[in-house]
Amino acid sequence: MNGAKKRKLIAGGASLSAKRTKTSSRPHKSKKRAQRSIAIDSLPWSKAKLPDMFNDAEGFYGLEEVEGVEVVRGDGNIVEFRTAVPAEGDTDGAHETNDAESDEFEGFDDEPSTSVEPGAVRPLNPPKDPKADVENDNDPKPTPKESEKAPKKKQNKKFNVKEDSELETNVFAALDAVDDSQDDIDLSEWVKLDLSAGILSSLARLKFSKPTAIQAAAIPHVLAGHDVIGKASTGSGKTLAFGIPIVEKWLELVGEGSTEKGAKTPLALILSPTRELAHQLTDHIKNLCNGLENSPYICSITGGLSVLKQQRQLAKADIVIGTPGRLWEVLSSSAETMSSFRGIGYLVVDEADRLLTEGHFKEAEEILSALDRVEADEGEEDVDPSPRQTLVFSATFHKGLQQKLAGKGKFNLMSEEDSMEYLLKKLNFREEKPKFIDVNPVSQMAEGLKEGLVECGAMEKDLYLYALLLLYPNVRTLVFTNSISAARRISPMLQNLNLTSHPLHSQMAQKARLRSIERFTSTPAGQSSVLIATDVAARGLDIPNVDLVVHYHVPRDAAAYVHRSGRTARAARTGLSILLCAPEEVIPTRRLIAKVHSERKASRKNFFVQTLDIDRKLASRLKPRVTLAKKIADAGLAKEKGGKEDEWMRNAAEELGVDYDSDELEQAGSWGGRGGGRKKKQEEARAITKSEMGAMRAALRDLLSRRVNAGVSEKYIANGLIDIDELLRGANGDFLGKVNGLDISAL
Ligand SMILES: Nc1ncnc2c1ncn2[C@@H]1O[C@H](COP(=O)(O)OP(=O)(O)OP(=O)(O)O)[C@@H](O)[C@H]1O
Repeated sequence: MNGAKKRKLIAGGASLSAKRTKTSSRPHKSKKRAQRSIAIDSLPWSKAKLPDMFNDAEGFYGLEEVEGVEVVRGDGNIVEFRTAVPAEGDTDGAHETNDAESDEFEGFDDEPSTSVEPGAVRPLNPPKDPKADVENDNDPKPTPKESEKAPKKKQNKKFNVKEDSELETNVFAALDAVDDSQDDIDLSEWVKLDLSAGILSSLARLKFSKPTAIQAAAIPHVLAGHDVIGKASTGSGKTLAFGIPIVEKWLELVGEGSTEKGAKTPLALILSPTRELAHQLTDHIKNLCNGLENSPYICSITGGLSVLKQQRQLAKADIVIGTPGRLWEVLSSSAETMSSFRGIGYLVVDEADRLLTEGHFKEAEEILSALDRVEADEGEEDVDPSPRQTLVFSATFHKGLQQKLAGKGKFNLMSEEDSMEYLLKKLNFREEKPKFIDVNPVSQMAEGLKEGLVECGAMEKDLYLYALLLLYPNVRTLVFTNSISAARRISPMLQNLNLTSHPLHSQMAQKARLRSIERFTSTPAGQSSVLIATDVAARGLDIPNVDLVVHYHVPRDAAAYVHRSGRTARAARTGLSILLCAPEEVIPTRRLIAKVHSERKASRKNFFVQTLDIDRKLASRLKPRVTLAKKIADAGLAKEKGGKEDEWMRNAAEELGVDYDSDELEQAGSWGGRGGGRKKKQEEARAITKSEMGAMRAALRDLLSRRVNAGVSEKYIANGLIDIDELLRGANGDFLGKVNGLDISAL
């Protein structure tokens, strides 16, 4: 290396800066003739000029640089400085160094040194003004601990991976897999947040060069000990807005010796409304911790996996992430575990509006009550057992909730029975006014999202879904249904049409759910992949490169629309969200979407979702294949389910705590037959014989192998895997319908 070797705000890795030390000037053995090993104090150091932003940063005073020096790790990982340049006071050439003494050398560090001392102690309690942290930067810095001074071994810890089941850990971990090549990344925006070197290093490894708006706004308040309510649009990085400060706190406590890894009382409890989100949060935070020299034990406690194993994990967990149902089951089974949870430092409620309202109310309430239960000795006054910080995050909050959370509204004691108010009270914020942070007050929708609506008959949704998937080929599409049975049925139907498709709903075994996501995401870029999901996938799921979201059933409310649509256009990307609407659904749906956009600027007040006009002639030509594919799928399912359908539907609805499977929806969208009767259709489907099924399959194969004349071009649709781009080019782009402004190629 011949250029200046300045200490930079780079992290993580391997190579980094030559740091001047006062203690080590022992000679190293020379290995090259042209370049000699040279003791660090003998190098021709000169004072480095600092960028303005570091002018008042203590850690950088006295920074020096040197040129013409190569820094290498020799045999036995010993660090040597090699140079051909004559050293200061060097009369007889290079100093000889002694390998045995080289461990005194302090100049090589995997951690970046930051201008803002990361070790500035932040007490767990009580809260303090974040500004105070800035002022404290002028305080004398504590001397680094010996362990921090020592040269760090490069670690590539696969944190906890072996302790969870294969799928549980691998699905989302794979999504977050990072490129470990350590390019220099300017972390100055992160440094302003007063983060430790280890966390900065992790962020560099993840290639997150700067905090998102919610991270920049929330992290200082959380670090300062405040209760925080954070609202930011979907895909805007809310997980790390609470994940980073929690891990920081853990590192700080461990560094101080105030706690140890796997201490009896976990530091944080994070509640998630769905299993998938819980696993994703777990992997996201684990990923942040990967590569830290010392990292917390993080575990997810969700239904569908072994309770016994989870109990064992809980006993040593530092950060617990779970769904309320299973968490309550595991917590309430042991008085000791329950009691240890009363001392948690953080309670995080992710996707708060869903978690506090739908389905999870009972268990969430039990958990919150149990966390706050006071076990006073006889004759003693109850004391407040809750010094914990409460962090509440979501992309959507009901208006009333928002006001209450922000402290603007009044709690109406008369309506305490109301679940939301009651739970808010239960959250037991430790501050009268938690910090309310809304980084997108004008829009809940991601910036890069385009929205559209396809009007079609209630009985034609399968057909128009297929047409849409042909229109937008070679992308990842997430299709939302309101019913489990529709998700179960549509997925095989699309497979029958030669489209790669996977179901996801709460009635599937947990491993099958994770496998569906894994298969959906492992499809190589540029190939079609479709996930047909109920709203279990609507919240929080961070699946990369979902380009298209289709609402097969219109969402039940504005929040569902925001969260479903938020599965695309994440982390500053673009994406499309398209609703399939029966004629009678168009007006209410337009109203619902207008409501979502109503908080936009006055000029955008009358937001009108654009209609995609899909060519009816083409749709009618696709109809025979869709009808057959649907019949085959229905027959297969009817046989498989037998008489158990009602039972599993009831169980599923109970688990979700919502009435997703209303007859109305069933009639409108899946088993078909307004008034025709779902049961009758099922019986018919069940009655189809094996040979009839074989004949239908053969007929469908035949149809798929035939070209469908689009009527406007020499080009034809041949099967489910046609190149629609090619087709559109041949037909001047409009025979499938007008897609003004919603062209996937514009994404
Ligand atoms: N500072 C950052 N820079 C770049 N990418 C980031 C940053 N922080 C998080 N991300 C990435 O952004 C994506 C979305 O993050 P996350 O899942 O936390 O969003 P969210 O706001 O919780 O979304 P939702 O409301 O849908 O739950 C993730 O893939 C995450 O890895």
